[in-house]
Formats: sequence, structure tokens, C-alpha cells
Amino acid sequence: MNLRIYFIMGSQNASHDKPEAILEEAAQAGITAFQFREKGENALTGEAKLALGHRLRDICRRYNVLFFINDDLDLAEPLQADGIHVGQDDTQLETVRQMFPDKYIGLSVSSEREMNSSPIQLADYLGAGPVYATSSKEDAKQAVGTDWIRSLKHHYPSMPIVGIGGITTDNASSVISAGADGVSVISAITKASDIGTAVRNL
Ligand SMILES: Cc1ncc(COP(=O)(O)OP(=O)(O)O)c(N)n1
Ligand SMILES: Cc1ncsc1CCOP(=O)(O)O
Ligand SMILES: [Mg+2]
Repeated sequence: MNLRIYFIMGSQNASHDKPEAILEEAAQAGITAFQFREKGENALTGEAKLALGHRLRDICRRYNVLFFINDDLDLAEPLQADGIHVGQDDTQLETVRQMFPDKYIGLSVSSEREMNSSPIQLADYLGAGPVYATSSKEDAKQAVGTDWIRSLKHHYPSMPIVGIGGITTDNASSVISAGADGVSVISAITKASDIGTAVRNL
């Protein structure tokens, strides 16, 4: 499971181009994982969401990029997702693991309290953040900094961790130096003037 450059996007993040075009360019440039996160005020629902999911899934398959779905467990089978990402307010990790014993499952963990109350060993990786301030998530928690990655890695040395939130080509190396196995980004790619360069710099 290669989470080194983990790109997240839904149609709400693709203001200047089609999500398919953005993902194709990012995949060509070397992202290793992708999460379909269709969320927020103008997010697609129902058939339109599923159809976009299928198109993005196909791109990931062509480039050998891992395909994750965010929150919406109903998409996992129809889109033949490699994995699912859930947070603390989503379906409980125990339930997700029971439903999908063979898929990768990621869990968001933002604090010591969340860490202590989560069945961490049921996860395949942890999403740690927001590391820095972000404007891509309306209900984002307070930024936790790279110290949180250090602390999580200390408690779970063999659990893969990706940093998320406000990560850019300038600060990604600090996230990796703190112990993360990968960086997870939305705007560093969707808002880049040159997506290929952004991915390669990440
Ligand atoms: C890789 C990764 N890490 C963290 C998150 C955040 O998940 P969550 O806290 O459930 O928030 P939403 O993304 O659902 O708004 C993530 N999606 N991916
Ligand atoms: C989904 C999510 N979870 C925590 S921060 C965040 C948004 C990350 O977006 P960006 O990379 O643009 O800061
Ligand atoms: Mg969630």
C-alpha cells in the first residue's frame, strides 16, 4: 500500500477544470493513491456521484493508483474501491472492518483522546491532521502541527501514517521528516498552476 502522494478530490474541488482532467494529470505525474471525496454544498449525489466515481476509478486503474472512497460505504463495492477512509464521526471502524475485511481502511486521528478511544489496530493506516491550517474542509479541527505526527508514530511505530491539512510543496518534507509515510493533499494539486510540477515537487 503506497500512500506516499495521496491525492484527495471531489467535483467541489475542481473549479477550473474537470476532475477527470486533474486526476489524469496527477496520475501521470506520479500520485500513488487517490480518495474520492464528494462533499459539501454543491457535491454530486446519487447517479451523478456514482458516474463520476466510475470515471475517476477507471483513471486510477489505468495508472495503477490506489482508489479510496471517503465516508460513503455504499460506493465501495460498485466502484471496486481498494480502500475506504473514515473519520471519528463516520461509521465506526469496527463496523467498516466487519463489512470490508479485505479492503484497506484508513482512520482520521487528530488528538490523544481520539487515539485512546479508537480501535487503531483495526486500521491499515492513519490520517493525522490537520497538520496546518486548511480551507478545504469546512469543519476542520484546529491545526495540530508536525508534533502530532511524531507522537502518533511514537505510539504506533509500524502503522502507516499520512499527514493531511495545509500541506504544500514547501512544507511536505517537514511532514515526512516528522515520521509520516506520505502526504495527503487537496489544494496543493487542485489549485496548482502546473499539476505535474506540483506532484513531482511533493
Ligand atoms: C487521508 C485522510 N485523512 C483524513 C481525512 C479526514 O477524514 P474525516 O475526519 O472523516 O473528514 P472528511 O474528509 O470526511 O470531511 C481524510 N478524508 N483523508
Ligand atoms: C479532508 C481534510 N481532513 C483534514 S484537513 C482536510 C483538507 C485538506 O485539504 P488541503 O490539502 O487543501 O489543506
Ligand atoms: Mg469522514
